[in-house]
Amino acid sequence: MRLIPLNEAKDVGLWSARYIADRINKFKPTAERPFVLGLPTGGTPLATYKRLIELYQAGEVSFKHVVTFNMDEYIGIPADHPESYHSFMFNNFFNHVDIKKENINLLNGNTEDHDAECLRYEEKIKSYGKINLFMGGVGNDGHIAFNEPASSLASRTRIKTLTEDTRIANSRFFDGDINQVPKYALTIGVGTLLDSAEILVLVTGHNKALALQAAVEGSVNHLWTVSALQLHPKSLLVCDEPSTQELKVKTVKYFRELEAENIKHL
Ligand SMILES: O=P(O)(O)OC[C@H]1O[C@](O)(CO)[C@@H](O)[C@@H]1O
Repeated sequence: MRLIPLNEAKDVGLWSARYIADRINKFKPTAERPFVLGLPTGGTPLATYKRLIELYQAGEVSFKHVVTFNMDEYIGIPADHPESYHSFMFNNFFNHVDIKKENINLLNGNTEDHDAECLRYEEKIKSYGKINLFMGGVGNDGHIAFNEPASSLASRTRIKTLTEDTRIANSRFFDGDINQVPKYALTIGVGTLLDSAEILVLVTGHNKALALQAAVEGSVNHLWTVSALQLHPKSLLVCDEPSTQELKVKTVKYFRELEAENIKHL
């Protein structure tokens, strides 16, 4: 695991966008060999999307041969609802870059058969071999995608019940009214995420401090599904200063020193 301790949330956006653009460019994707990128929604990745759009506008990256898979989608609100993850992705990212519509993959939370939809999604991911880079955020309770506490660390794409904590946190997008927040979602599993070649998780704000501590200093534990990153050969956590508040000074110092070494060897 690599931990990148930065100062502010905007630095997390800049760093992660640059990282993603560099990965895509290094891969040299083509129509026959696209770069497969996993994507999150939520408040945290907004700065990254904004910066990726700027990099695209500056001609520094193209999404023409990028295929995307989103992590999750609510059940019970239409795809064109302003707070669906479908709308979020088009409004905040897809409408502003050169990605092809047919290369965008989102879970459909409005089918008759959720199991069939989840299986379809898993099969579609498999059809590309693997996801090259999955970007994610983390919930206050340590959920990764919508894998709420006690999700199996071997789980695949499926329906999940959202916890009250998550619904309270997300009520800020629904006029502060928890009753408007869907109770269920479709989400990739922890196992689905761990199959990706690389995982990049953004962590910002003091309300994520316990989740970051569990991810970095805790044991691998299904109550903090983000801790499953410890099992992955190539995971990165990019965080701002407030989110590191629960980490030991020694831990942050260690990762800072490692990154200083990495820069020297670039
Ligand atoms: O970035 P936020 O809004 O705190 O959300 C935390 C996480 O929870 C989710 O909304 C659930 O997947 C993620 O999209 C996000 O990374």
